[in-house]
Amino acid sequence: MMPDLILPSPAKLNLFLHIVGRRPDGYHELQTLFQFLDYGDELGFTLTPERPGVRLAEPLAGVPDTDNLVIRAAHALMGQVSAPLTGVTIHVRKRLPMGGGLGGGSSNAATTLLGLNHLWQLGLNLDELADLGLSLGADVPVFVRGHAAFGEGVGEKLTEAHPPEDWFVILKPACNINTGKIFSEQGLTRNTPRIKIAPAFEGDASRYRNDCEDVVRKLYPEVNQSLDWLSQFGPARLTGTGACIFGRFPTESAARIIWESKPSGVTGFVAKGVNISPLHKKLTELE
Ligand SMILES: C[C@](O)(CO)[C@H](O)COP(=O)(O)OP(=O)(O)OC[C@H]1O[C@@H](n2ccc(N)nc2=O)[C@H](O)[C@@H]1O
Ligand SMILES: Nc1ncnc2c1ncn2[C@@H]1O[C@H](COP(=O)(O)OP(=O)(O)OP(=O)(O)O)[C@@H](O)[C@H]1O
Repeated sequence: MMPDLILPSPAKLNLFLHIVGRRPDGYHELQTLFQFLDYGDELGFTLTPERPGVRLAEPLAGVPDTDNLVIRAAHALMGQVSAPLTGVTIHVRKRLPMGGGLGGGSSNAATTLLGLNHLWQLGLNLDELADLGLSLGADVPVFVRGHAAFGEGVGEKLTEAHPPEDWFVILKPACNINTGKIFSEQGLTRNTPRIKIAPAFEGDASRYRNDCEDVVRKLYPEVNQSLDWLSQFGPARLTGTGACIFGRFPTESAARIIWESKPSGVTGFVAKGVNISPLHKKLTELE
């Protein structure tokens, strides 16, 4: 059966990621530049008037349904309204590697918040949805707002940014990295000086870096090798706490040539960086 609504759930890149301090609760204060990719997961929403509640069409391998950010986002939204809501089955077409630093789970949560707000005609605004999203994860608000942004705090204080919409080769080295483990590493740089941004920040990411990269290179030889390989062709960097890395190219054909020559055993994809989220483009078309 055709879903009532199909929405993209794009990936993000951290074009740079600085750790500028640590909060009393142990969370790290960041300065980061988020940009979306025109590549990601897809969520299908099917209304089930005969069956109340929200459920997944099929479970995500290794993630109990109650922990799935799609279900957690739906429940967070349902907690905002007292009126009875039509039941929904949500189908997640997963393309993004989990725990890869591409924000797949956070993006799924944001797509669920915006998708159900639309389907149920709840009328919550982006500020309200971003606040709800922050309770699910630090990366959710940028996906809810849908514009490339300079992020501060844990990534929730957002200022719109306009980095160049380059092409990227994204590689997923064959290892999984736990975000919590990287943030608890002793050798992590935690005192990068804060940068000040001008109002129309474009984000010349090449001037900045990912502070997790040195630690991740030391702990994960697969990431180290992939970064060394990709750096031969242009600037290459880690996104989030990894494991994915990206190389930036001015054209699609330049990116594809490098992609075709990647070492065996490394997976990934080619995608364009976009400053307006594909989710928001689709929702605007529906209005
Ligand atoms: C690294 C980024 O992907 C950059 O966009 C995000 O900041 C990650 O944010 P997130 O997905 O909310 O991170 P989680 O997977 O919930 O974090 C796992 C653990 O990493 C540590 N953590 C995470 C984010 C942060 N700013 N400081 C931290 O110290 C915390 O111990 C946390 O319990
Ligand atoms: N719908 C979902 N999609 C992916 N992961 C999910 C989902 N729901 C819960 N999770 C859990 O969240 C964890 C992190 O997944 P995610 O894909 O967001 O990581 P990430 O790309 O490293 O994100 P970030 O850059 O925010 O750290 C997964 O390992 C998984 O256990």
